[in-house]
Amino acid sequence: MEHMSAAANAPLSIGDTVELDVTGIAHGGVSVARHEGRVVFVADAIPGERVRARVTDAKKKSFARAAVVEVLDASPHRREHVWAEASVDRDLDDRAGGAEFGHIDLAHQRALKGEVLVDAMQRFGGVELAPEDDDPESMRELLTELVEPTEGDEERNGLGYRTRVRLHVDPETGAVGPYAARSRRVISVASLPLATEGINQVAPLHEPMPGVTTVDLIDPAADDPRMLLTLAGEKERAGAGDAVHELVEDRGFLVRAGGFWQVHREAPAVLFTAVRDAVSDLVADGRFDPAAGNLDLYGGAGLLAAAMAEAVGPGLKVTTVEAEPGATDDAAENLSELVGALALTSKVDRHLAELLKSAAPVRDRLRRGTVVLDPPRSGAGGGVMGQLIELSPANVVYVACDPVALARDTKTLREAGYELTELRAFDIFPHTHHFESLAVFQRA
Ligand SMILES: C[S@@+](CC[C@H](N)C(=O)[O-])C[C@H]1O[C@@H](n2cnc3c(N)ncnc32)[C@H](O)[C@@H]1O
Repeated sequence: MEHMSAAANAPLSIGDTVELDVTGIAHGGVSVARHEGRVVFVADAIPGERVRARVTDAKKKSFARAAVVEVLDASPHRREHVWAEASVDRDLDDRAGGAEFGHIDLAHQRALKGEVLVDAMQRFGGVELAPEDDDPESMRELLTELVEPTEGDEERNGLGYRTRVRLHVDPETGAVGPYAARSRRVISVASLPLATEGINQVAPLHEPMPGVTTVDLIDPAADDPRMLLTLAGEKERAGAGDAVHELVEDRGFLVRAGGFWQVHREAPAVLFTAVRDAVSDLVADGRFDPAAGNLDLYGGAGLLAAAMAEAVGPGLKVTTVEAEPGATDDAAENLSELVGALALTSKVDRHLAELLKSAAPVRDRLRRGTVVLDPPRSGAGGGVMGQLIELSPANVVYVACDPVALARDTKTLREAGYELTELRAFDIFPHTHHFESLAVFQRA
């Protein structure tokens, strides 16, 4: 059904179509426009474009949400969407989710992610990354270099990288596919262009799966691709506890099939190398004490503790802390050659609370230590950051998948006397708005 355009000055309602000048990028993969003073977050647009968009959410007074239905004046960075089923050519309710930057050229995707990081750091972290001279050319240079591309992605146009994909099953028809971009409706798709070839080979995109709720597809580096099914009424995924083998360069890692592992085939190596290099710099500056109370918080299967060990050597003492017992077992196995490594199952806040009760010599060892932390998307949060500050380690190496959460925690650390000494960002999620950051903080 076609809807009337919104009348001048009338509040926006769901279904209205409006013409918008898109001016900037926001966190979360949407662009920003204004309609009669009200902010409108627009999906499937690119800053600089003029678009016709349909309002999808108008509950809030301060802003509305919309999605592009027609591009009136296209950005030079606009490309045909890498996934036909997510394109603006489709009705907006029928667009597949999970590739919200797939209509933008790769280099510009990175520039937009850089802008989101610079903005988050300025607004929430109190850190000015933009060049002081206000020169648009220097700003452009900063933005194109801030978020580093991943090896091999340029050649493949950022496709074929996902080694983990979750699909859903339509409870009525049994059809298998991703959720739509803006709802939990299952969309039928012909292929999964962001996923590896192995995943595309096993994905049951054309076979109905009645009685199943989710289909997790994984393609480990050193094992065959496989499928984990969750049956209706059950929580456990069949096969989730099976061990699979991953490779990071030539180092093997054992991971539960259903456990956490970075999704881009190169991401474990990118983050391993970045943390190893950051720790190597601390070692070179005489700021790293191998025998101190070093921690790898939210440690998963021990990837980043192994990176610390590669920088420091076999004398490293480190404790990985992880909530999932299966992942802790994997970490214990993956770190078994490191005599000074201990893998613990605990929530991070509970473990830090225990550490804060320790006797003075233990507290002193922790103060001399380095904390690597890699929290889930929600960030470490105020509670854990408060505990960390009380623990007061010499260095904090923060790996973050959410720039705003990182920026907020940066503010907390800086106010407690830590200096931000390094910030890098990595495009390990091409064609989506996600990216990973690494920030190093040193106690003054
Ligand atoms: C982003 S992953 C990082 C894993 C690991 N560092 C890696 O690079 O593979 C976050 C990990 O934190 C764990 N986790 C989430 N919340 C937690 C909490 N409150 N305490 C401890 N671990 C938690 C998850 O199970 C997951 O393994």
